[in-house]
Amino acid sequence: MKKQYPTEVLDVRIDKLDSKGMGVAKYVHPPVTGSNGKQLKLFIPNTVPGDLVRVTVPNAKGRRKATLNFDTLLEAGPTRNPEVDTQASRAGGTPLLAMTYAGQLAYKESLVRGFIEGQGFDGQLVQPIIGMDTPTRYRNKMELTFGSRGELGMHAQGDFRTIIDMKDSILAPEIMVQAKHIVSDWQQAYQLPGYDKEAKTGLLRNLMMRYSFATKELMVVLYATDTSANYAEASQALTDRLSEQLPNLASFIWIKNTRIADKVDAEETAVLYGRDFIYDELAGYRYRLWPDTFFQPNPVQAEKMVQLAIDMAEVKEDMRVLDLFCGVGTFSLPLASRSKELAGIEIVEASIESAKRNAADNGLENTFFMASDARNGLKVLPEVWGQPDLLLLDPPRSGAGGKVMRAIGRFGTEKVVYVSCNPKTLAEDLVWLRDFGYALKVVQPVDQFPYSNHVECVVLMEKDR
Ligand SMILES: C[S@@+](CC[C@H](N)C(=O)[O-])C[C@H]1O[C@@H](n2cnc3c(N)ncnc32)[C@H](O)[C@@H]1O
Repeated sequence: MKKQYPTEVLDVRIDKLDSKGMGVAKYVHPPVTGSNGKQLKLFIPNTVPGDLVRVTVPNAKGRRKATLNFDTLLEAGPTRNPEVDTQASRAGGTPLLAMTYAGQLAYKESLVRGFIEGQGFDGQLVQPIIGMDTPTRYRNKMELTFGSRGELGMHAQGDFRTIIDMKDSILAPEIMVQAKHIVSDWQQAYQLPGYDKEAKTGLLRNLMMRYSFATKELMVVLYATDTSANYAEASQALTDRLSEQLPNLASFIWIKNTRIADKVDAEETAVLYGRDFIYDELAGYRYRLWPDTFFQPNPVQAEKMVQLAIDMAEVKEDMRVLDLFCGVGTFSLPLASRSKELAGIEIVEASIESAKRNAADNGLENTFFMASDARNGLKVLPEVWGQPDLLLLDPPRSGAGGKVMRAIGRFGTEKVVYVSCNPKTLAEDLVWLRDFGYALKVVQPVDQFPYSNHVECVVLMEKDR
């Protein structure tokens, strides 16, 4: 067995936040004769640069790295938010909760600049980040997990076994907090067990809530290991409680999911109240959202991103536009209404069906949507639709990758607008376009997710003449 060293209580200063929003501190043990002091790198949630914190580190000399919560805050760093109780902040989804909003914006902007410069681009092209005027209760969708001890909330940061019961959340609109408490009270009244991932027993798995700030419609979806029909009395009681106490309820759905994977999935769906979708609006267009529809989670910032993309694209009425990774058409519809024709490519068939319906609902007749992997879609597009004059892409966090970026480079449209939710993969992808003679013109960071470590960017690349 490996030698275990004693537990030590250390006072350490946070140097910086890593890209996950964790505070990073270094501790060097006092050197012993004949060798240098051992270095220990500590990752400490809910801290900000400059904080001096006391931590208890088991086996301190026997490890190079450790992720742990701090015991005491001894001195606050300059961007620490004085209004935040650090104990309460140990909830998932908000790794930057301990930081002032101005500090968060500066941190995110510097993350983007670091990745852009890291690939040899000019960091001065990174514009001041666009934040929110009111950076709270902005999410239009929340997904909570039931724990095995009656908790209902999000995972603690860096600890996927612990679920912190959500009393309130700075991210959730009040109506969602209300819905959460109705569900928790009901769970307690009917003594229904939360799902235990290790034992694979229990009934209730996830609670998804979706709210449209524009239409005020609320959707509540309960994921359980059995059907509502087998819990007729309890499910009727929850339907009554939700519909009586939440006049904005437009949809309540009970979905059976017995899959082992910790993933929100649907096997059998019962609509217990209202419709199976809600209406939402973004940038003046109407959308139908089903439980599994991906939709931009912060509509205030998403509208700004759509406008930025439109402005950068300088789309004209005679242009043919390609929206790659188009989802349900958040960027496609505004671009289609300003251009001659628009093609959208997206891998999820249900999203393409939604995109078609959304285009029709909004009276757009110049769209062509194709369910396909981006790479194959780009291959067949010239045959089935033709050549675009303008290209926008909005890939998932993993980025588009070299093969797709090279295919985009070969299309050779004068402009490429890249909407990104991960500055690291964004910077890597842009290198491919540079090799095709594109120059980076502007990188506009947008804070879509205050209190999280995520940052979005809208970027313009233009062909060098
Ligand atoms: C960040 S979302 C953007 C969606 C859309 N632009 C929007 O704003 O709603 C990325 C989209 O890429 C899709 N996607 C993921 N991998 C893909 C692939 N290999 N080919 C095509 N689409 C893919 C996802 O289903 C998702 O809808």
